[in-house]
Amino acid sequence: MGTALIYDEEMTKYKLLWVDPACKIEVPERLTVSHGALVRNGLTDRCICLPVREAVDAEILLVHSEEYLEAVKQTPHMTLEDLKEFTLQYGDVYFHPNIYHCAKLAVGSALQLVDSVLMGKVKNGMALVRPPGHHSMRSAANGFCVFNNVAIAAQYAKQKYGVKRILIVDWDIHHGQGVQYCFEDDPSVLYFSWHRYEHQKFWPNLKDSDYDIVGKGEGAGFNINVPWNKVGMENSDYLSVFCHVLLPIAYEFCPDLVLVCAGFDSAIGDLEGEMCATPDIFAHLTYLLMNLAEGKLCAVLEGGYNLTSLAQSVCQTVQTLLGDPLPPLTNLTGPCRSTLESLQCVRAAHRQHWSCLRHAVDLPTFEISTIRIKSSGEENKDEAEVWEEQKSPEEKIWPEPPKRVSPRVCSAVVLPDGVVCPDACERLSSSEDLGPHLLTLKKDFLKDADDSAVTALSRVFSLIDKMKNNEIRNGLALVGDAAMTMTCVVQHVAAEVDSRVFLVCVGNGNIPGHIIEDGKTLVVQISGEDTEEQGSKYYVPVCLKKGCTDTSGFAQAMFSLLLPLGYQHNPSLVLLVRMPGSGVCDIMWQQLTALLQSFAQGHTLVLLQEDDKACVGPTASILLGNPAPPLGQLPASLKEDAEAVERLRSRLQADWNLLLATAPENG
Ligand SMILES: NCCCNCCCCCC(=O)CS
Ligand SMILES: [Zn+2]
Repeated sequence: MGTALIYDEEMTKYKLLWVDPACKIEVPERLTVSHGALVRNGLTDRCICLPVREAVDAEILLVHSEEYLEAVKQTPHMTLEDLKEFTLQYGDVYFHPNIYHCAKLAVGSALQLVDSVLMGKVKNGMALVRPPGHHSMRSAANGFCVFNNVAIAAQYAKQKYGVKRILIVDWDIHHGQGVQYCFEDDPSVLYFSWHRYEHQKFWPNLKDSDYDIVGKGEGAGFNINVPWNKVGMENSDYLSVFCHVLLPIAYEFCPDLVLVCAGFDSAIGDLEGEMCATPDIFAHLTYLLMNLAEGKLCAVLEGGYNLTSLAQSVCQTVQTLLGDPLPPLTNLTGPCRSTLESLQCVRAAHRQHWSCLRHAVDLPTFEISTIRIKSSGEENKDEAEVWEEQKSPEEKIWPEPPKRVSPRVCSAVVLPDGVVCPDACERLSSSEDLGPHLLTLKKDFLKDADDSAVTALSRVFSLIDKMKNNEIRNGLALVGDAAMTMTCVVQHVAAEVDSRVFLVCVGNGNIPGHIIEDGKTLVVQISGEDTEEQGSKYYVPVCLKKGCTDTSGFAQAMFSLLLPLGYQHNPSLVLLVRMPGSGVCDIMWQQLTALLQSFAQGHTLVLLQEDDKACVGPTASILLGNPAPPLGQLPASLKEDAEAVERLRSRLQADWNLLLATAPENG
């Protein structure tokens, strides 16, 4: 199934007709440059372009009042003076004779997207619309918004398809108060928004946007506000909030549909947001949401006013929806103090509502500052760098996002004879030239192994070479001895200069100490064995009391440990090993396999033990880019497991500060 793209140039045919400094940034070019960039990058050709349609009254009335709709209906016939007069009753928004028509198209686009995803015609999609929607309220236009496109889409999905739980993620830099008000007492819609707040000093200056506004009545806990109290937030800050707040709660909520208020004024260069996150962060934010709701994700454009970063961010988002490999995120320096403060406050406010936060250790909140938490070995910024940071936003410069090339072959497999090769995978042919490997293998790795083991290992090494040359994206091998193969692979890869391995070992089995000495290999082992005291900076043993069968504990370790560590290690290869008898359930395994594709541009090598051959199909499905099935609504994890994970995080966070989720007590 493909990716839908909805766009129509009719939505560019309205603009500001008078002088209003607050509104002049909302221009038609926002849509033309976004769509133009998609065309230029060959992305529109790869999407399923769906036609727009006008929303009908009944759909708009799912969220808005009749009097408001009737009032907006009058605007096409108004004179310029009437339009100005009409506009005065609302805030930071303007009207135009054609804006009602465009607002109906914007809603209709969102509904077309929901229809095509929920009817299974497409996997996911994006709607490029204006006017945006997330600020508009039941009876008021606001913040360039006329009708609340995404709020209407959520009500529509519930009413027409009986969708039980909907997650709305609003990564726009402004608080979508219109969405919040619409669902604040509705436990079937979980609304998450981060937004520039600066202690209520930033527009729309609402107390309702603060972290302690969690929803009302039945909806308590289903509204998450993450305030940014400083500008200049970077990729690390955004990732921290996803890892330590959004993803754990979203997985516990287990939505049937994900809607994104995809505003890009949260990207670097935008004068409204004044943030420093780069366009490629949206590739990752999109991907991290794609393993919820079995990939049913509808992204609808909201804000975004720097035409360069807007176009780049839209392309990054659509490329991920299409399944292209993710770009590496470099120099993640960890969250700043202000972010940690917000993280801590949000987690504390939601602790009573979400079991994933129940055992979280939260310290009292502290005064806010943006002193960046010293990551280990961070040299003091020199004069030039400090000056760079103090430049005003419009002079910000950032590198063009890297090209994201999909290899010709997605998944290659090494399987013993007699094991069927999964559809769409490519079997490494036995005639593969194994010569050069064999000799080194025999000498270095396998003194007394039999020929079949040597052949298998040489084929595994071929998989790695093909990933290095980007001939294949990922690989899967069914081997006689997973542990031995794992050790050989790590040694083989570590021998290369700029290689870094992220080894994720699921199940019991001892990891030979020498493979973690060089600092190039980071090992996370999730098992039921209590090996906590052997931990070090590069060896992270996660012990789950009930072993890997415990979905909640496993999931918590995935988000609050594995993801931050993986991002900060920034590996060139991910090695995922399923030890025999691990007990991990297939869906958890699939979710883990999917999540690990965030790293190393998807270069994941999965090792399975021969008697786990039933795993080959489910694993291959994920490696081929299919979404992982839902884990179901997650119960609370065991107290001792949660505490063990917290102990690990506090031991490791000095070295890996993406693990931080609370502001340290000292200054
Ligand atoms: N009244 C003082 C100036 C405040 N500027 C308001 C700008 C509204 C932004 C709305 C937006 O970007 C939607 S995503
Ligand atoms: Zn915005």
